[in-house]
Amino acid sequence: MNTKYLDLLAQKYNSEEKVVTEIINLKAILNLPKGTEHFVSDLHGEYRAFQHVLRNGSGKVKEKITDLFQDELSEQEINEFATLVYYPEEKIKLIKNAFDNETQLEHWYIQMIERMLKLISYASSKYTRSKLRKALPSQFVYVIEELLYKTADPANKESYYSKIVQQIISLGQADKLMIGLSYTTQKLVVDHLHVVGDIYDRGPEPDRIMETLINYHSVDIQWGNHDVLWIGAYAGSKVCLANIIRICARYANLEIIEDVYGINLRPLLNLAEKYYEDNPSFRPKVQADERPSKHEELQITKIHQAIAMIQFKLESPIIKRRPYFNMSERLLLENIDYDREEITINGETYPLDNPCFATINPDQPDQLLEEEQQVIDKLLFSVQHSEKLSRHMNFLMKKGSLYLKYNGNLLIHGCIPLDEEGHMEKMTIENKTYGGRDLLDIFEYYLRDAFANPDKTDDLAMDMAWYLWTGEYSSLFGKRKMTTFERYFIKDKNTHKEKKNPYYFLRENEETCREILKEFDLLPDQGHIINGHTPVKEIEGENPIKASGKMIVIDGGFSKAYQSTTGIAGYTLLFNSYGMQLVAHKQFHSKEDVLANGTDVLSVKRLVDKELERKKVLETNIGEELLQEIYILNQLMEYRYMK
Ligand SMILES: O=P(O)(O)OC[C@H]1O[C@](O)(COP(=O)(O)O)[C@@H](O)[C@@H]1O
Ligand SMILES: [Mn+2]
Repeated sequence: MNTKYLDLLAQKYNSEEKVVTEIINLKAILNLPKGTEHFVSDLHGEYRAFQHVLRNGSGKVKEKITDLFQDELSEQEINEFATLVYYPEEKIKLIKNAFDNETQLEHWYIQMIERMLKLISYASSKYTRSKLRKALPSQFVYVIEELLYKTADPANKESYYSKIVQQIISLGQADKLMIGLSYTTQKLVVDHLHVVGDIYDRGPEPDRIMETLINYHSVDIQWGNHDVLWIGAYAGSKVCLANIIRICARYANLEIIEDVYGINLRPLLNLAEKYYEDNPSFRPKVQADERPSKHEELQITKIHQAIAMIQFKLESPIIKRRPYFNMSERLLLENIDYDREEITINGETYPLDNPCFATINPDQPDQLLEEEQQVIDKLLFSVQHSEKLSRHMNFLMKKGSLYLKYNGNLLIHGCIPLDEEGHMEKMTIENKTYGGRDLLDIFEYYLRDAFANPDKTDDLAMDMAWYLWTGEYSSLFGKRKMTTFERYFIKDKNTHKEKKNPYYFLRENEETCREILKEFDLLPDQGHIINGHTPVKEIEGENPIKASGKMIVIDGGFSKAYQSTTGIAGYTLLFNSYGMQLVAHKQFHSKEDVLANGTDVLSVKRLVDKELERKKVLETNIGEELLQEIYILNQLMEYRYMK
């Protein structure tokens, strides 16, 4: 091994004892049970529901509380305590208001702090002390360790506990300590979070989800098609940009663009006011209790049309300059008879419903008006100069990838494009043909290239970002075509169909899943594919666990707009040292509801896989890294200290 490198390392481990201690520490970690992985997907801006799932660790927090206290606490007390751990700030406030005097409150503090310490001690039993220390609230590390590890005889211990706690109370620090302990518990219960795509679009608060992820202790992201649309927009793709604004208008979420990310929509509004009227096909999709005012709704409807038409026009030159995208069928603006208000698709002619083509020149339908060009240019400038968006998109790039191999499993939002026979579908890009893993790797290469070159707005990398959103061989889209135009303008629902890639029926088949795992150099006996993207319709009896457990689909619809079709409010998956459990969540109403009634969202757990022997860190990705570190430290030991 390079001695320069070892010399450098010796600066950190500058004594024999330090090297030995670290080797022993790492070897000890290898033999601990693996930490709990938590998988979520298709969050679609539903920050509050996501927060709840995160805070209760998909039921794990409650499970640990029940394990510990079922003999001494009633169900209601367990619920109350669980709520305190999920939402400590709010719950403390509520409880404090309910007490008549200081003594009662003090008594409550002592009892709760002791319970929390027990819970932390239990939840951290599979971690090293050093890992627990890192999870503790920094200002209380000393005090908490003192409370956790004092093991004098029980009688003395009790008075010792209450003395320290009374001190904390009299110094006015009890609330802060309890809040810190609650967050520590949440951290300990879930070791690592995977977000299997689609943070953005449809729901109102994707930005707050991003902030949560940025502050989360350990997370990775597999990009979803909607996330890639946002990345593409920020990277300079005008057609991706038109799409994100269109979707925000469609779901009455333009605040995200304007207020959250600070992008000025005034030029777009002016254009919209000039050329568009009310149009039932473009009114925003909102829940009955969230309707905007009439005036606002009209504005959104106009913006929605203006940006949709810009989007359709912008698609055309890309389709023309990239014949291998095989999308000429999507040049729909050219198939319109503007006088008769009809469109011909695949030889079939349909009347156009609620047309709004005031900005279209029938001789050159994809030509942007000067004003439209200016609007989209200004929007792009604004998007690329939004400090917050820049932070969020950089984080998505840093923690994200198109797929991830983690602890033997393959995590992917959409699909692996397959043909009817189950072979990897091939796509030719610039005269080179790719399929399976190679195809995904080249997609990711282009997306990173697009992101690294935000000044180029119509090069191949940028066009590929859009292809990932809507192309037939995109591993994120997984459908033959996106019928956005038809959905707005044609009544006949047959034209709205988006045929899915054969992957979506072949994935029911164990052999197909095994082949896919092999394609990614994973062991088919041990691995699973973890998939998001397509809502699992529990209502119709669809099973999210497919192919004898090799395939797990966790899109149960966090998105409110999709809950009536799925019948639940999302799936999450837990993978700890004992195996994998799928959790189906019932609809989440509000935090206030949980706080007031102690009612948790009921969830149903299903066993996916049970480990025959408890899985250790040694058998995980992190274990592999630790083994390498141990190897290097042994080299250092020989080179420096064993001569
Ligand atoms: O329900 P909406 O908002 O009209 O969206 C429908 C569009 O969304 C898509 O399903 C893609 O979004 P998802 O990744 O959430 O499935 C398209 O295939 C489809 O055209
Ligand atoms: Mn998706």
